[in-house]
Amino acid sequence: MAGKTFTVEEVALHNKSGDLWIIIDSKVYDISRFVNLHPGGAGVLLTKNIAGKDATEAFFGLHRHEVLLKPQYARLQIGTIEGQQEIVKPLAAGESSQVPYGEPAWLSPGFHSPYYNESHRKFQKAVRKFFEEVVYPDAIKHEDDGKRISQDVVDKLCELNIPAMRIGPGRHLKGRTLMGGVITPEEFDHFHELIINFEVGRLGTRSYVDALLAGQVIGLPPVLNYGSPELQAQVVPEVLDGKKFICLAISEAFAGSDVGGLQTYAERDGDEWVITGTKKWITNGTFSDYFTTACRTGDAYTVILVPRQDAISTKAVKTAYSSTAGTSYVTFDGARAPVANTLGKVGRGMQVVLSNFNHERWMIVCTSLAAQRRVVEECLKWTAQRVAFGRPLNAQPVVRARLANMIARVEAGQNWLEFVTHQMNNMSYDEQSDKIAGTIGLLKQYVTRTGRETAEDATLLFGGRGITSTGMGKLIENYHRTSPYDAILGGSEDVLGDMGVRQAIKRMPKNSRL
Ligand code: HEM
Repeated sequence: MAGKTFTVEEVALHNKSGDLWIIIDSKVYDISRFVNLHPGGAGVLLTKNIAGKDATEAFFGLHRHEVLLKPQYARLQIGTIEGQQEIVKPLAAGESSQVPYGEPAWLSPGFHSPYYNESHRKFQKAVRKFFEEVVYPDAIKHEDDGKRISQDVVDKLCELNIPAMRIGPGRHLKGRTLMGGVITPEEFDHFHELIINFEVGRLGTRSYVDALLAGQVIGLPPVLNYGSPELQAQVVPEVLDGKKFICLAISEAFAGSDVGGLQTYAERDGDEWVITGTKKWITNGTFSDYFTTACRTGDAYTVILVPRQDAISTKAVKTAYSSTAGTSYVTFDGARAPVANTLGKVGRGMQVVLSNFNHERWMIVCTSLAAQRRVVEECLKWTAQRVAFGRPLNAQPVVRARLANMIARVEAGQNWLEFVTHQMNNMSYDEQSDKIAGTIGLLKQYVTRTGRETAEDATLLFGGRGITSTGMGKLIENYHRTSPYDAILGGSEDVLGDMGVRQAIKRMPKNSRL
């Protein structure tokens, strides 16, 4: 039927209840029976400027294009208008957006970058395609129903070794086939990792961004960097292959960014640690099998890998985002772990905790910035297609001024992030800790603060739709509600900004004067 063609005049004859057609973007829809099921009501479809008419502008002012692609609505199409071509086309899986600033500049045709080469381009296409086809449907589903990431998605992620790549370059990639062989472990660098993080952030489902094994991204590195070879041989493969889940258990009701205030205690009992205390806001905790746990041991701190057992309970913490992230309150009630599960030296836990933070913060900057860019793209589209006071929203200087600020912020963040990523590619881990820990703190502060400004701007541009979790403004609503997470997780904004400045003060040359 969709192959049939009609004239505008023919469509115009079907303009009443029981016999109702409309045109949207050159396609003819028979909505005679749908009219009474229409979520926006029947009346709006029977008005004289819609019934039997070209309703393209009215439609795109009120719906996302994806509505027409849903099978239950796509089948309402009965043909096309003779001599007309469709204008609005969805991107094919893996394709980049053509909206200016909708993608980082390196993905825009004709732009150059010193940081990315052909292997990054190939890799990005493959990762985007996979995320759109496999991950996105799961993200939409579980952001809504609050259930954990589907095991079959975990299995597919692991088949491509995406969880392993999210830990960064290193020996854990040795012998693994990355993204079905699109690149080799030797080629893999922090820009490849950034690309994955960007696809994660672009999902626009903030809770699922964390459900997507964020606990592993921060909980496994201490095992890889500080665990004994035997412990690594046991734990790393089962985690990277999606058989077991791990989380990082540091923050407590007693201590968040102030890690020194922890009150979870570990005491020796022969060859075992006995752990007592509580942890709060532990991402993925509800479904984790291992807890990389910061404990107080005497006057110092020690990090211990504690396996799930009856003496551990995990309770979901209700926060502003959905429970798919598995945010939990964890109780250790005399839980036991072999002394061989100690990560790093006894009493040197602070070093383990701190060494983890740079990578975690950098990862949050990537996902946060990708979400922010997605919001900019949504706003550019929305303000072009939404007509108010007889003109598109973007005809108003006040709207353009908001867009200007949004674009400038995301571009500034992107350029700074790429510069930092380039340093990570060229510095040893110790050098990074020495030279760019403060910079990463400042960058995170900048990106999360500008993210909240952008959330505010976007909400004002979308109006009521910016506070509605379905339909046109769903991404804006999600971002506006959840952008504070980026400002808090991995060290809160103010603490990180302060750390960056303190490190700069420490490096001030003794002989510098005005
Ligand atoms: C094939 C044609 C159409 C389909 C399949 C359709 C479908 C939908 C759906 C699924 C919604 C729920 C919100 C969303 O998911 O975006 C909706 C809402 C709505 N629709 Fe339609 N619609 C169609 C045509 C139209 C047209 C031509 C108008 C023109 C007046 C219209 C006016 C509305 C209104 C006013 C709402 C409520 C929007 C809101 O709450 O923000 N619809 N429609």
